[in-house]
Amino acid sequence: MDKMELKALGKINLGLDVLGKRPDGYHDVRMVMQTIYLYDQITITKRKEPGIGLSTNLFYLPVNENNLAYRAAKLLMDEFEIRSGVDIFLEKHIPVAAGMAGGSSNAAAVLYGINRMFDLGLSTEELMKRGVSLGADVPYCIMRGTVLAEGIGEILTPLPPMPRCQIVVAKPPVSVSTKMVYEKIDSRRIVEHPDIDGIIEGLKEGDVTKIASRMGNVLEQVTVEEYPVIDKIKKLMDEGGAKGAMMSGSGPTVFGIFTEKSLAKKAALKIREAGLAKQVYVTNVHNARRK
Ligand SMILES: C[C@@](CO)(OP(=O)(O)O)[C@H](O)COP(=O)(O)OP(=O)(O)OC[C@H]1O[C@@H](n2ccc(N)nc2=O)[C@H](O)[C@@H]1O
Ligand SMILES: Nc1ncnc2c1ncn2[C@@H]1O[C@H](COP(=O)(O)OP(=O)(O)O)[C@@H](O)[C@H]1O
Repeated sequence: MDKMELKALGKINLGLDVLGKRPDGYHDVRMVMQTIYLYDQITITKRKEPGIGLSTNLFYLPVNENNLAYRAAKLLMDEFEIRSGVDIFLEKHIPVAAGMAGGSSNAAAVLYGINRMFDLGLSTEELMKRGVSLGADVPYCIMRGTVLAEGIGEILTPLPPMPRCQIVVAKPPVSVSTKMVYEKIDSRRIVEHPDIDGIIEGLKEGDVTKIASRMGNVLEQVTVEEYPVIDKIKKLMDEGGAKGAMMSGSGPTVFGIFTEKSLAKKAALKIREAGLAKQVYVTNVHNARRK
């Protein structure tokens, strides 16, 4: 195989709880992750000359070792002493620095792709073990679907799939640093922990309304203080008939869960018309796991 086309799918967090801080600065979390059908298109092409050539449609993204896709390729090519090289093209659609794991998902796709392309014979588990050195969310992005993520996000337990529904994703034009959000949460006492077990119950019962009503994200208060636009978008989603609306990850992306496509489309239009976000998408959940 000399050329591969891969879809790197984004995620939302249906629930995100922070349990405490570790000595290394990372946080123990308890999160319900969900893959959505909003993706970056990745093309990997083999070439004779050694090295990694990276390019992307977004001029402001790094194309060197600071790019997670580059680091993912380098990790496997160094370990397996691959003498030839690869060209990687990232066609980005997942909003950047948004709480949707765009970079982690790119890294996951590249690990998966290089393993196949060069017949390295690594299992999904073995790829996930390597992935965590690139980012806490990378193992999950390799696995995909509905998952309980614990530890720093790398201890994964598959959950029953999220029932079919429409997801409206809105990324306001501000960028958030994940590191900063986690640092700020340290100085707060978390008064209300989200009902992660309630979300899991809802998934077991296949009840979208229950899942949506139990959603919660402890990082939301930190990011909202800085960017009140997040609350404004949530409000428009609620008024537009969302079963629930919440910030994803460290933000600032807000997603809303809808059971009717017409309502989802209307809410998306309202958010755009109100000038709260330009990057607004109506999409579905994606439940298939990588094998
Ligand atoms: C908040 C979440 C929720 O899914 O997603 P995003 O908002 O990034 O999408 C994740 O926990 C983000 O995971 P990821 O973005 O892969 O994290 P990393 O690159 O490993 O770490 C970025 C920074 O976040 C902090 N970090 C990350 C994960 C964790 N469990 N505890 C932390 O304290 C660390 O300070 C680290 O320097
Ligand atoms: N492949 C990549 N796609 C997007 N951002 C990347 C990538 N590689 C490195 N980055 C850097 O990582 C930062 C966070 O990106 P991203 O993964 O989109 O965040 P988040 O996980 O919060 O959605 C960006 O500011 C960007 O400079």
